[in-house]
Amino acid sequence: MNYLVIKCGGSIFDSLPNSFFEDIVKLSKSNKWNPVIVHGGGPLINTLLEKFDITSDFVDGLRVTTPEMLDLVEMVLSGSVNKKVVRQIIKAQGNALGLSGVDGGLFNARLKDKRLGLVGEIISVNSGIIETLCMQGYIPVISPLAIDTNGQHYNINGDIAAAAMAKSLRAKLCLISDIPGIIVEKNNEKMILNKVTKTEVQSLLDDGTIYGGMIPKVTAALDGLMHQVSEVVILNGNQEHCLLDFCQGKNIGTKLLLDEEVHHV
Ligand SMILES: Nc1ncnc2c1ncn2[C@@H]1O[C@H](COP(=O)(O)OP(=O)(O)O)[C@@H](O)[C@H]1O
Ligand SMILES: CC(=O)N[C@@H](CCC(=O)OP(=O)(O)O)C(=O)O
Repeated sequence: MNYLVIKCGGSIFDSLPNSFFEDIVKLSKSNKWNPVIVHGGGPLINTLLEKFDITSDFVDGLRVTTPEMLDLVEMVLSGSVNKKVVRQIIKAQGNALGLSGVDGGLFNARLKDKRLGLVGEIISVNSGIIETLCMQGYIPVISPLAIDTNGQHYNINGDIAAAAMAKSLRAKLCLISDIPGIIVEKNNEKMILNKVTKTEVQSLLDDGTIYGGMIPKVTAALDGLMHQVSEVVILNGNQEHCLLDFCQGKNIGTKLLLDEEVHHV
């Protein structure tokens, strides 16, 4: 059995076709794959914060999180979004079980950087819980919160949480977003990179081609590849059957590679 960690970005969540969730259920019933979902919810957090007249800043794609914000972040991610994903899977005849990275100490974290407020850095993943759930036929649906041994909770970017889970399960990782992959401009034309290496990513970060929410995506993806994640791809969730295509080895989206892997593909 292979673990497949699927990160569903908040950017795409409301427009995902029903077939997306049906395909996740198909994979879980295939006896070949154990899908594990980690979701985001950035746009919905923004909407709730606006209702409370709270503005938030982002540093390299990470939300600077005050204690008052963290409660709202948790409400959105572990409440609304998590249960919405669980409902979609159940509607597609799957056995979904929602939990937060806080539950069972799933994501153990410490403060990442004081300047980011209550943003966590994951230091360990209690993935035995997830293995048990998968063995019992559940599709785990995880919201990206974390906790430390003092009971302090933290906000975690969804891509970073998904990569940490993929590392712990030695899984493949699909980052599902609202773009068909990494977009670059060549001769005044936009094109999607079919594959991209660590060195190429660094220069795209340096020249600003990769910005905002794409920054944690690529950095988490590369970190995963350096720590037992066998494959990472960025896919557009609106592309019908993107997950099945990926699992069948089709060349879609943007595949991230370590520099030394280039000669093998
Ligand atoms: N080079 C790039 N190619 C594609 N998207 C990029 C790039 N650089 C930045 N982005 C932005 O990253 C966004 C995806 O990140 P994010 O909004 O956090 O999505 P999600 O909620 O799916 O995690 C895209 O919608 C796009 O605006
Ligand atoms: C620390 C941090 O930035 N946390 C994110 C968590 C949600 C998230 O990552 O949502 P997307 O995957 O939709 O971007 C936030 O507060 O927006």
